[in-house]
Amino acid sequence: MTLTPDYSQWQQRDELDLLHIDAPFGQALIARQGAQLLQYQAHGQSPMLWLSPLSRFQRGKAIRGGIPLCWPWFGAHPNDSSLPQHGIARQLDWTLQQAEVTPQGASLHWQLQDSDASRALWPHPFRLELHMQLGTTLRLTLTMHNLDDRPLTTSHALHSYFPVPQVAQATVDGLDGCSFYSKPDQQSGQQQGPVTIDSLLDRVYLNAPDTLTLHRPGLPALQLRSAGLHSAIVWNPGPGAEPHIPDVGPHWSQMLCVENGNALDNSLTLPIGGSHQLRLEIAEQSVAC
Ligand SMILES: O=P(O)(O)OC[C@H]1O[C@@H](O)[C@H](O)[C@@H](O)[C@@H]1O
Repeated sequence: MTLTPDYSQWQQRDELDLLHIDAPFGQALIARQGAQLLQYQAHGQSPMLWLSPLSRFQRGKAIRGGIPLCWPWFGAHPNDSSLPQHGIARQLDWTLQQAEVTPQGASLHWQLQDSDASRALWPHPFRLELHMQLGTTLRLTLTMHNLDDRPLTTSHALHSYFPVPQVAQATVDGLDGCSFYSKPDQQSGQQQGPVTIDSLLDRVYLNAPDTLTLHRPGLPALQLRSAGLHSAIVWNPGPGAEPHIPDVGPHWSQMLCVENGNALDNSLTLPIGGSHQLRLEIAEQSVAC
């Protein structure tokens, strides 16, 4: 494993281990818990991800920002509400298997395998491999393996938080015509034109295209290109976040989640011994993916 001390170092923040990368190509902050990329800024670009200034760094508790990985279920567990929202992968420690950080970029291979901690919540053998490539663009590749002796049905998402100067002025392009399920009013609908956000918005779009664009006046647009991910989730908690989501609080208008996943009817079933690979690449629009 090549972790050049010149460019990277582990730090402790409250209860969690964070890997801080500071190299000529850019800066990043990654939590071992969840293999969660928390911050990323390529040289000469603006910060790509939003990390809440009110986020807590507690063992077993989700960190509010960056790109948490929701797996093996997205949202509430389908039939046991005592299980953690968005699955178990974001609250467990991953292993950094291999890492290379050079002046031009970083390549980090993380792995999560079932353990006593995972089986206490979800009694199934599995392996997840997450490859992070940091450079001018950001690329995440996740491979999930079903090691169980029965098929595994999973919903999941790369739950990206993006900074926006004013969420009311942000728009998401690419979902025109897609059908969606709106969680707050439990209604289905069909998107007309770009997605705009004027209050609480929490929608799962089905059969979403591979390319989405987040426009945010005052900051460069971001292009999200994905493979193997067929749902898009757009979430902003609106002003009601203040009492209910204390680690977002008054900052709700400065962030927007545009998540790529496989949820609801896009959930997928891995056969015994089966695998699925998915990829997400995020770039400022002036930079080719
Ligand atoms: O607070 P959490 O568990 O990180 O979830 C945040 C949000 O995540 C979104 O993906 C969901 O669609 C929302 O319903 C949810 O509120």
